Amino acid sequence: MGSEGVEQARSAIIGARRIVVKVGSSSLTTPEGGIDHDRMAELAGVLAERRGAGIEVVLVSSGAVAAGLAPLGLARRPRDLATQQAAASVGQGLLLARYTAEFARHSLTAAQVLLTVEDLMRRAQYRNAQRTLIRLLEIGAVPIVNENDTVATHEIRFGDNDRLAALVAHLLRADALLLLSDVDALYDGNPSLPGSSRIARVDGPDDLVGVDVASTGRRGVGTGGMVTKVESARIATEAGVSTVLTSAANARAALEGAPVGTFFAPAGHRRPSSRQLWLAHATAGRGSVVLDPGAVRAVVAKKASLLPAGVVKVEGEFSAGDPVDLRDEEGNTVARGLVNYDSAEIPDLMGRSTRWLARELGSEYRREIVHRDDLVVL
Ligand SMILES: Nc1ncnc2c1ncn2[C@@H]1O[C@H](COP(=O)(O)OP(=O)(O)O)[C@@H](O)[C@H]1O
Ligand SMILES: N[C@@H](CCC(=O)OP(=O)(O)O)C(=O)O
Repeated sequence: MGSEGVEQARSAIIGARRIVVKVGSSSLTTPEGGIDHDRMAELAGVLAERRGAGIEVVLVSSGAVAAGLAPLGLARRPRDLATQQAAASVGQGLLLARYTAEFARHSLTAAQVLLTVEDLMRRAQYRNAQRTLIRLLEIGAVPIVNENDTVATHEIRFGDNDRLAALVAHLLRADALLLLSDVDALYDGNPSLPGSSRIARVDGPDDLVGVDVASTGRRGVGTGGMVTKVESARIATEAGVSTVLTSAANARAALEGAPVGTFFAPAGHRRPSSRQLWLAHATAGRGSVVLDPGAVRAVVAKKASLLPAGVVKVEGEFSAGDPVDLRDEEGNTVARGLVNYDSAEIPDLMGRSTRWLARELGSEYRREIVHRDDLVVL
């Protein structure tokens, strides 16, 4: 990293007023597979220092499954979801009890926040989670977030906490996201192989071309490996959040702005609205509408609203207000948006001009299929 890059990384982290710190299972567990209490104590100490300096801190902590293994007599992370969930429900209580005690040493109150994908997909629940987290920060508590593993299902589950951390950072409009793992940085290849070198700074997707992120963690306790961390950094930086990826051992140095780990620079453009980020990353289309090539061009290139005239087909069942995918005729999803009509209504409107619809069906049919404020190009 050039000196200018180092400075930017430092100032982004040092100047952060609200920061989300994510710690993965791999750095919270001992080589024997149990929870690493020393590591938790150290982390609570580092975060308490930040809090003492007036910085709002949210911790996203994995480790529930790992903490539940020993009490259940399990030697390693179970493969089946039901046993993972059982281990998580045993472990989450233990994990929080430990954090509560560690933060109490620094006169801080820990607060448990368990979220599911569904909570972030539904706009009302998303807003509630946002309100609660902000209130917790206002009253001086340290929110400790994890996925609500016991109710998450195969189909809708984060699985790893990396993406959850990025969404929490965006939901809170945090200034910085710190991803802590058992590896000190992103490497250009598997870090356990000779010849791989540290990537100090990532300014955009071009810097990741040819980087091998596919190998999984050494000890098999984490889940996402680097793939989900890079994805998390992408979501966060697109939301304007400076991101640092490093090891838990480097947490203090990273928060003090030392040039450790990998710095992911925030995207320079205007911060997307919370609604646009939610549409792009937290939700999935309930169904889809297929667009003719002209409508694809209008939506993608001109960020225009989708009008009935450009729709050729409706797929799936949805209600007005649901998120839907906008596809081209080849089946590619080009955008996602909140639809203004039920799926059953659209076939009668397709291919018609707004003027014709208003004249024949009434002025309420003047509305777009998806308004451009409710639309995000993917
Ligand atoms: N290009 C890479 N750079 C750094 N680490 C990598 C890379 N590819 C794979 N990894 C692996 O990813 C692991 C971290 O992911 P994971 O075990 O899921 O951690 P966590 O539990 O912290 O989320 C590291 O231990 C490392 O071996
Ligand atoms: N919610 C799970 C997190 C699963 C997991 O291993 O995540 P990570 O370590 O972030 O890859 C737990 O607490 O065990």
